[in-house]
Amino acid sequence: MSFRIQPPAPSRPNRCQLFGPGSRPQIFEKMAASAADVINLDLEDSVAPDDKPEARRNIIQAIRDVDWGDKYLSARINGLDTPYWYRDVVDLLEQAGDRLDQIMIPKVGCAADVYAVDALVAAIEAAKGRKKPISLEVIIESAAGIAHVEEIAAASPRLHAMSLGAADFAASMGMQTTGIGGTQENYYMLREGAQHWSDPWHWAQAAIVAACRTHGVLPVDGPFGDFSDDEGFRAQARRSATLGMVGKWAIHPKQVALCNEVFTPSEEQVTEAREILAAMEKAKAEGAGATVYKGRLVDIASIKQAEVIVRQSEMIAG
Ligand SMILES: CC(=O)SCCNC(=O)CCNC(=O)[C@H](O)C(C)(C)COP(=O)(O)OP(=O)(O)OC[C@H]1O[C@@H](n2cnc3c(N)ncnc32)[C@H](O)[C@@H]1OP(=O)(O)O
Ligand SMILES: O=CC(=O)O
Ligand SMILES: [Mg+2]
Repeated sequence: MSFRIQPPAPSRPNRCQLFGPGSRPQIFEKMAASAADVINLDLEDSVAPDDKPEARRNIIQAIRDVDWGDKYLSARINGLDTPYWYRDVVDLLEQAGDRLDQIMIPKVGCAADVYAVDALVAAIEAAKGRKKPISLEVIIESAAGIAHVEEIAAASPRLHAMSLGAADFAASMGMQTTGIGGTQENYYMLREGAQHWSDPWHWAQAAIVAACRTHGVLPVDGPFGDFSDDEGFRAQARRSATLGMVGKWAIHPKQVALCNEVFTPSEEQVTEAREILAAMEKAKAEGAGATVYKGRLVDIASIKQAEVIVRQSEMIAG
C-alpha cells in the first residue's frame, strides 16, 4: 500500500440514476415514485434549446414541490461551452431550496471546468446562507475528459461521482457508431472464421474507475440507449460492476430494476464473501496468512475483496 491511503468514496447507494427531461414535468412524480437511488433532472441534451428556460422553471418547482423521499436529487446543467450553464447554476441554487443535493456537469474536459462551477456554487451558497453543501457529479464524455480524467477526479472535494457518457464520448472520439453503450457490431476479433466481440468502452471505464478510486469518487456507467434490450443492458451493467463501477443510468423506467438487480450483490456473492472472511479468521487464529476455500487460494488480499462485497450489501440494506 502506498503511504497515501486510498480515500473511501461517499457511502450512499448509487445503483441507478434515473434521468428525465426537465421539459417533461408530467414524469417527475413517476421518477420520484421509482426505485432509483438517484434522480437526474435534465437541463442538457434531452431538452431542446428553445425549452431551456421553461425546463429550468419546471425543475426548480419540482425540486420544491414533489416529495422525493430519500432519493439523492441531482440536476444536470448545460455544458460550460453554452450560454445556459451559469443561469442553470444561479437559478437552481438561489431558487430551488435545500432539497437539491447535487449538480451534474456534462462534458467536463479539464479540472478547471470543475473549478469554475465549484467557485460559482461556493459563492451562491455563502451569499444565500445555504446550509447543505451541494455535491458535484461530472460526466466524462469527450476525448479531453478521458485524457484528463485523473486531474478531474481530484478537482474538488465536492466531487461525489463521475459517469461515462457513451453517446457524446463516441462522437468526440470519432467512433464509427450511433449505438449508445453495449456491443458494437464492428468491434470484434476474428479467429478461425468466428467473430468474438470485444468491449470498446472497457478502457474508458477502467480509466474512470482508477481515477475515481484514487480520489474517493463514485464511478458510474452512463446510458444504454436500446431500452428494449434487457439482456444487452444486463451484460453491459455486469461488465461495469465487475470493473468496479457502483451503478448505471436508466434512461427509461424499465431499466431501473435492471440496475438495482446488477449493482446489488446477490445473496450467493454475499454468502461467499462472508465465508471467505470466516475462513481467513480461522486461518489467522492458526497463525496462517493464507488458506484454501473451495479449492482455491484465499489470503489477506481476499479479505479486502470480500469486504468490498459485504460493505456494498450492508450499505444498500441501510
Ligand atoms: C445521452 C444522454 O444524455 S441520456 C440522458 C438524457 N436523456 C433523457 O433524460 C431521456 C430520458 N427518457 C425519456 O425521455 C423517455 O423515457 C423516452 C423518450 C426515452 C421514452 O419516453 P416514452 O415514449 O414516453 O416511453 P414509454 O411510452 O415507454 O413510457 C412508459 C411509461 O413510463 C413513463 N416514463 C417515460 N420516461 C420516463 C422517465 N425517464 N422516468 C419516469 N417515467 C418515465 C411514461 O410517462 C409512461 O408512463 P405511463 O405508463 O404512466 O403512461
Ligand atoms: O450524456 C450522456 C452521453 O452518453 O452522452
Ligand atoms: Mg452526453
